[in-house]
Amino acid sequence: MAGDSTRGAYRPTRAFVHSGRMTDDVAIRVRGLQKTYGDHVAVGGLDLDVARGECFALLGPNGAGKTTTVEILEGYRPRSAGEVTVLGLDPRRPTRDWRARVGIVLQSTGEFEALTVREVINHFALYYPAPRDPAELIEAVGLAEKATARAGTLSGGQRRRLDVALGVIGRPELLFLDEPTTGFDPEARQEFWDLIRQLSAEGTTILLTTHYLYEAEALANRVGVINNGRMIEVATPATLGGRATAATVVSWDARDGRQSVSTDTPTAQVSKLSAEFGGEVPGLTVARPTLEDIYLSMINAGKGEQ
Ligand SMILES: Nc1ncnc2c1ncn2[C@@H]1O[C@H](COP(=O)(O)OP(=O)(O)OP(=O)(O)O)[C@@H](O)[C@H]1O
Repeated sequence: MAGDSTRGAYRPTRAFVHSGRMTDDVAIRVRGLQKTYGDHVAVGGLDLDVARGECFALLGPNGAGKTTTVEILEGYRPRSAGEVTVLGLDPRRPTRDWRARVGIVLQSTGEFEALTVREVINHFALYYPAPRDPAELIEAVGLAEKATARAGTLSGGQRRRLDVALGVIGRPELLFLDEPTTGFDPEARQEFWDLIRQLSAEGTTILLTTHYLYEAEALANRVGVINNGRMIEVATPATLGGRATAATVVSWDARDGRQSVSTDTPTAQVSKLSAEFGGEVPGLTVARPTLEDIYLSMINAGKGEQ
């Protein structure tokens, strides 16, 4: 992160009226986005469309340009070229009303250490015209037992839950989540996913960046893979990189050791094996490539082209 972004210093401002909302079904539209730092091209002509109500995950290796892109969309980083529209407005010229409609979960706020969880949430609620109920929100993010604990005493995962609560307290139409579950234990992650699914079901548009492929699969309607500042592919998690039609690997324990075949007709293969073994096939597994397998092959193919 860091760089010329100023979003860490962001404070929501008071008194917004939800007037003049766009009614079109596009939440984010990006064409030919470019961002250069001196000679370095961080984002090199990126296109992106996110529909209203969609949960979209941006994937890509370290340094691919995800945070740069997201911060441009949030209005916290200037772009070098390209067209960007977010909730009907160019984020280069954000208005108060627009800011109130956009929720941001920062990688970590690290402020308000001396205030309790309840005090921080109550305080932030004052900035919005129709905030969520603070007590309900504390419950929803799993911080009920920590409501009276000072923010500075929270664990990493608990701190993240507080960050998420602050990002959604104003009932944003569009929520940016930058690596939201880093540091969460598995149970906290599941609870967080439930919260995100609930926000999604309520119609909140979500743009998520994550390095956890299973998180993208669990939450996103579509994923976009960025590499070297370019969008390589946008697809559903099930179809990315030809995943839906990729060969399936059937493996089993033969008399002379473990055997595997890669096949487009796994059912026929299993029937054949079943006939050969006269019923149960020992040690049978049937595996399609995971989203991570597909993602890694896309990124590695990109390395070969450089
Ligand atoms: N302020 C800056 N000055 C110079 N180069 C920068 C600056 N900010 C980012 N970069 C470079 O731009 C590229 C994209 O960085 P960015 O933070 O957008 O990547 P990312 O995909 O979010 O990576 P990560 O997964 O590690 O968070 C990197 O090569 C990074 O070093």
